Amino acid sequence: MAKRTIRELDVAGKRVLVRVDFNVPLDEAGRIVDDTRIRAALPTVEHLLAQGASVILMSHLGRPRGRRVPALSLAPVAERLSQLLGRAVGMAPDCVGTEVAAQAAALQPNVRFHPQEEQNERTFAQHLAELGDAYVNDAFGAAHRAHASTEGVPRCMGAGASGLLMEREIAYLDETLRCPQLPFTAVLGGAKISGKIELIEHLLDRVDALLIGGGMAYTFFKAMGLEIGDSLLEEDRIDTARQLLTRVELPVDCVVADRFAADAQVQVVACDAIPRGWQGMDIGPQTRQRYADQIARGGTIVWNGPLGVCEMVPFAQGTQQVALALAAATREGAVSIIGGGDTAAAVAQAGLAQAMTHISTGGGASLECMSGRVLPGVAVLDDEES
Ligand SMILES: Nc1ncnc2c1ncn2[C@@H]1O[C@H](COP(=O)(O)OP(=O)(O)O)[C@@H](O)[C@H]1O
Ligand SMILES: O=C(OP(=O)(O)O)[C@H](O)COP(=O)(O)O
Repeated sequence: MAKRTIRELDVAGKRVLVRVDFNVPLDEAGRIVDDTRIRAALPTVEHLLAQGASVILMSHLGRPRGRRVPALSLAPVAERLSQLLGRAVGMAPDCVGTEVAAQAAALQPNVRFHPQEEQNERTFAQHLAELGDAYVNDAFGAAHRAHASTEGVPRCMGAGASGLLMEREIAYLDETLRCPQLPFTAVLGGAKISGKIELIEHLLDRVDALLIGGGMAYTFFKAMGLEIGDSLLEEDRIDTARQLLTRVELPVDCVVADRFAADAQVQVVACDAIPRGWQGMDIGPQTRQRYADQIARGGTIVWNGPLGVCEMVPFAQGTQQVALALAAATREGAVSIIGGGDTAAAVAQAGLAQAMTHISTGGGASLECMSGRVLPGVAVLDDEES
């Protein structure tokens, strides 16, 4: 269901309380390593400011467990946001209370410094709600959390609109997957089946092909009765894998290593010939070609999870080639949708981020959305007027 967006709000002269997901990675010195999520919120903030609104932003950063953790202050984020907006961004003294001034653009401290945030405590939500005349949620990455700033506040206010990032994420991860341009292909990798059962089952009813790679492939091979050496195995998922065997496409060859290390000995073997003592680290060249051919058929391609241990250069080729195939298909008119933090990072590292139709800013949220779940932070927003 499409949601009412900030384009339909009259915000001139109003205080707009915006939940953003500024949960960005920081290095040991507290510097921002990747500002993608800050940049992704700019269209919404700029739109509201241009319409004459006072913008109060709220976000979490990390998991401070309800305590004030100085290392998880949003101060570096306020600084980066200020650089990107080209205007001052104030830092409010607290999330709630009379001192929180509605400035032209102000960022509150980490909402998770208050335990009531994650408890979705009603009074806390009410206090947050009092800060704004209108509520906007642009924090897609946190929309799977029913917390005060994502669910409680719009419930208290009885209204909430989606920001422009939220609109785009819902459009691709929900609406496009409901009515995809055909053929519809899913590429699933990553370490484990366990976190992705719901996604696999939801997609299987809809896709023309579901291509499996990554560590999860080896539990499928085990279910086929194959030797998998020391490859990643989820014993408790063998039965599930067995039930899905005939409905998914599995690698035909793989890159194996004699230990889990970038400088390990490496060989390419057929998937039914993994030697004892070796472990599967990437899809092999034949599989890469097959998967690239399927992707080249166009339509809609959704991708979640690296095809191999892509953090290590010798095992990154499967992931890179799938990324290249997706970029080429997108140039030819296919719709490519990418979800998952590691997958998005791999695409960015390959320099292909601009070549995809949509890369989600959410990890857990994108997985849940693509699995057909209604996210609590989305459900509570107003529906688009028809
Ligand atoms: N064959 C494999 N063996 C072990 N780990 C793997 C293998 N293939 C991929 N992985 C790991 O899967 C992880 C990413 O999986 P996942 O968290 O599901 O991705 P995403 O963050 O995109 O959702 C990476 O750390 C990668 O090293
Ligand atoms: O980074 C986030 O999630 P993600 O790592 O699943 O993308 C969101 O900000 C949610 O954070 P949380 O998982 O601590 O609730």
